Amino acid sequence: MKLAEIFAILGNRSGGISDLSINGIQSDSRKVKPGDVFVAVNGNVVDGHQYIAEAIEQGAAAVIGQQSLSSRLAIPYIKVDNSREALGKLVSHFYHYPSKKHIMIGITGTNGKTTTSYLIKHIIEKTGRTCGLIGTVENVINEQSFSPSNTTPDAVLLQKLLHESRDEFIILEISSHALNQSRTEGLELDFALFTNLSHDHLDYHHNMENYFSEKKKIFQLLKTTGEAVINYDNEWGKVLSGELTAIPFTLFGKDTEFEIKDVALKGQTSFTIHHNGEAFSIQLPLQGIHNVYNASMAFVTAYKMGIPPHNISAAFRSFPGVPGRFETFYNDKGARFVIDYAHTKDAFEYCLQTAKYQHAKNIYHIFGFRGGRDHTKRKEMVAASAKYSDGIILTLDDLNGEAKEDVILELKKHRASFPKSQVIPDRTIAIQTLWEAAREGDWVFITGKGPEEYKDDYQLGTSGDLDTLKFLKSKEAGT
Ligand SMILES: CC(=O)N[C@H]1[C@@H](OP(=O)(O)OP(=O)(O)OC[C@H]2O[C@@H](n3ccc(=O)[nH]c3=O)[C@H](O)[C@@H]2O)O[C@H](CO)[C@@H](O)[C@@H]1O[C@H](C)C(=O)N[C@@H](C)C(=O)N[C@H](CCC(=O)O)C(=O)O
Ligand SMILES: Nc1ncnc2c1ncn2[C@@H]1O[C@H](COP(=O)(O)OP(=O)(O)OP(=O)(O)O)[C@@H](O)[C@H]1O
Repeated sequence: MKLAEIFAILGNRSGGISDLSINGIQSDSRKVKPGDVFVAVNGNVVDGHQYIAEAIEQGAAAVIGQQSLSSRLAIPYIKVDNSREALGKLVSHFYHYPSKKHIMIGITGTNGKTTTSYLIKHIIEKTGRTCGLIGTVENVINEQSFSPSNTTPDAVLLQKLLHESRDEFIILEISSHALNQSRTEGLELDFALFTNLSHDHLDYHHNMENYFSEKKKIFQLLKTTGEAVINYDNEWGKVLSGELTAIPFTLFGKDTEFEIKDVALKGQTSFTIHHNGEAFSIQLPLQGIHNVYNASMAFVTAYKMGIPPHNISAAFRSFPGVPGRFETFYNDKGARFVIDYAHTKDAFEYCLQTAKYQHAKNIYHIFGFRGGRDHTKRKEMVAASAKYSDGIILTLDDLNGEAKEDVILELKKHRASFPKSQVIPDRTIAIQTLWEAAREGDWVFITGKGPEEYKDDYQLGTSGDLDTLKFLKSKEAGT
């Protein structure tokens, strides 16, 4: 790529050495290689403009930023209004707009993105076609899986993955942070899915209206032929359906063209979707009403793609589940241990209710609070758990910079509001305690992480293992 193309894309007429060749685009000075353009971004932690000198030392051919510099650089400097937007535009151009070559499904919402993504991927693959996945648990490109560092990667990695992918479809989880930080700039979607919105991430967005506004940006990414699918049973989904005027969308839920009926949650989950006078019956190897919504979203999206309903229903039956989402283990007395990624009030309610529907004898719940994140949701998480649980053990979660002693103190304060609770900071000991105590008919929920490892080793200190899933697998196997 020539520098002239960058000038053109950014609408900049600086001219000069515009026939200079560009090898790549980076927003992290540490990754700059000779001939790259370095895009300086005003970050949440540091200001990327501080690293311009380092980028030049590494061989940057040009720099893009949004600040006026006090001294002239030895290489071209292009000033833009918004570096993050410029970054996405340039990288997607650099990789020849890779989202155009795939059928792109973007999914946003507070909960259910990962589960719905796996469901859609499974349905598509059952038709014999290929589907990449970019999300919280893993990125899967050309059937190769690797660990992500964010739910939605930054623009540089995102466009690179899309470029490298030979998958016909790509399903991409899109977080509100990504939309706010223009990580999705330059991306084009065929389907934009909205699962739900509930209290989360207010440390970042401050209030629900801002959070909703960011989520809505997903619809600006739709191709001209693109369409949206919205969960109308969620209050924010209803608001959304009243606001979207310029794009085609399909609703599912009560009083819509895809109605969910006959929901049975005891034993095998089943329900029917009524559409155009037909009823499609679905058996789902997943538990909980939340998964009825996730499966309905997957059904409607697959239907809109033209996949025949009987193929969709058949695909559900062979769905293997999602790592760390309602994953179940049993102790030697027959008590059920469920590992789940729930970390919001809503998710707690959906999970714990499921045990009630299944006539759990006792429901026990082990959880903590993710440090450095939304504190305002903590009280309602405890209240939601207390509503359904016969016993709660509050433990530490990732500290993310919070002082361990402060968190323990806070856990003890919450403990006081629910007499049947205790604080055991070490998560291994908490799990171990219930592994020994729980009897047949009891359900024990361990929430906060799925296969994602805990960051601080004291949480699973006695096992030295940061992965709750592995820990439970070894307990179940008796090793
Ligand atoms: C608060 C937040 O969202 N931060 C994200 C953001 O970082 P940032 O742009 O603010 O970066 P920064 O660290 O301030 O640095 C600014 C710039 O300086 C550059 N830099 C920095 C150091 C250096 O030596 N040289 C250099 O050039 C950086 O590369 C960056 O371009 O952009 C980065 C790249 O996209 C993200 O990795 C990073 O995610 C952090 C790690 C994070 O924890 N984010 C969470 C809150 C998040 O995004 N979560 C959502 C999922 C939420 C959910 O639904 O559950 C997600 O999508 O992952
Ligand atoms: N449709 C839903 N509505 C409410 N809660 C849900 C829904 N689907 C899943 N959950 C709960 O939320 C947890 C996270 O689900 P999932 O990983 O599918 O969502 P996510 O949107 O990808 O989450 P995150 O953004 O935090 O990565 C699940 O483990 C479950 O407890």
